[in-house]
Amino acid sequence: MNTEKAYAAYLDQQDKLADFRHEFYIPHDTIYFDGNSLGLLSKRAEQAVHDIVESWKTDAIDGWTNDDQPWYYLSEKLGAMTAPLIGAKPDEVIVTGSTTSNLHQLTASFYKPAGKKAKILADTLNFPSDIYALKSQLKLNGFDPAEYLLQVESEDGNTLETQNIINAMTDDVVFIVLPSVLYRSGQVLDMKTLTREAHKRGIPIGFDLCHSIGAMPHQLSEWGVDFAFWCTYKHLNAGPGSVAGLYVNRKHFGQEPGLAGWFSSAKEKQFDMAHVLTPAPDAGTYQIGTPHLLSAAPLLGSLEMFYEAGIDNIRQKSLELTQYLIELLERELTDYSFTIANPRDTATRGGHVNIEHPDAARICKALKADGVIPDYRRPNGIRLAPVALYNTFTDVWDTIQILKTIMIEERYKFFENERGIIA
Ligand SMILES: Cc1ncc(COP(=O)(O)O)c(C=O)c1O
Ligand SMILES: Nc1ccccc1C(=O)C[C@H](N)C(=O)O
Repeated sequence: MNTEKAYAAYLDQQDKLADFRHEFYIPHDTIYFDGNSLGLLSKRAEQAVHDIVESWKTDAIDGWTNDDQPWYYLSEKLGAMTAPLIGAKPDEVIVTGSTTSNLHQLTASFYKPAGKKAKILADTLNFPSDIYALKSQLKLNGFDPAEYLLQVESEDGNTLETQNIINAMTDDVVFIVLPSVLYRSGQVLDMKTLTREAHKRGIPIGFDLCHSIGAMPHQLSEWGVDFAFWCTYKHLNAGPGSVAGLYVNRKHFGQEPGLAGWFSSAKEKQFDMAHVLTPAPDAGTYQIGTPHLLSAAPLLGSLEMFYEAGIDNIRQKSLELTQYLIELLERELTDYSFTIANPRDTATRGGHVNIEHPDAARICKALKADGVIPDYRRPNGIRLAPVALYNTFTDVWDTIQILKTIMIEERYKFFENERGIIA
């Protein structure tokens, strides 16, 4: 491979998505590789926040029904704008809640224990919040999580084998929740096969798309996935605590949500103020209360960019960036005990690279001190997410050189090898 800096510049010149970078605020003098934790602010997202504040200022209560962007329908509109990113129909998606509250809602709606046939299948590598939510749902139903939550083990500590997950779909399992992409290793699970196998056994299955939405395409409706949920503050760049999303396959329409509230209502019935709920006929029924409009608004700006860029183009550039990062790392840093812990092949490699090193925590601190923003994940992972909409091939090249200098000069030894409060 060509390891010259000029080659990185050449790749940037060829990049069809290069112009989008200019729409983002890049924290100055840094190479931002943490978009898989918090995506950057774009000018369009910022404008969308200004617009809704303006609408509150000038329209007040009439903002709910004003002509250009009625708040009353914003969650549905944003859901429809999100749908192409996950291969769903517009009415199968709603922007609402948080990742974890949406998982609670979907579990309350689709986990249907029948006597002792009541187990939930998850995995040992998922993000803790999902596991906490599943355990609390089991407890609410009177089941001991120690017995009723099955968690598929990883053979190598980083990835999951499709066949092991399928083998765990036993007779007593009635509900399955898995991540689309593992938050640490970035492995993409085979959602299509897992859904087919779950359905052969009559088990509903859903995915946490936090680390895949906005980084790669999905075909949820075509695969028949029952439900999914995600955050919007990572690859979707909608800001810290921005409103999350969920998907429910049309075949489940017409049911009441497990956790109801007045925003679960059919829109035209909601203000009848009846004490009997008329559920919305679509994914909108999984909403509970008044939408958090100020934290949903940024999506209006940021989703537009995904539409313009095209999710297939985003995935292609993302794969090129991660491939370039892996190859440079292997060429330039062979002597420094790094292991690449994410899958290599393009079918199972997500949007970030995870490199392991015994000094990972302090190498991350040294990278930050030198203007590269990664994050550290226990026990020994350095996550680097080169994001298609705002990172460049030159960012990747520079990062490898900075990392090489840190290792040669042992600059990481100035820091404690312990995580900070967040990363
Ligand atoms: C896979 C996954 N699920 C859930 C969460 C968190 O959920 P919430 O957005 O509710 O904080 C994260 C990250 O914060 C995550 O990476
Ligand atoms: N929500 C957050 C709030 C504060 C700090 C980080 C997060 C993250 O999202 C972490 C991310 N889910 C991760 O994959 O590590």
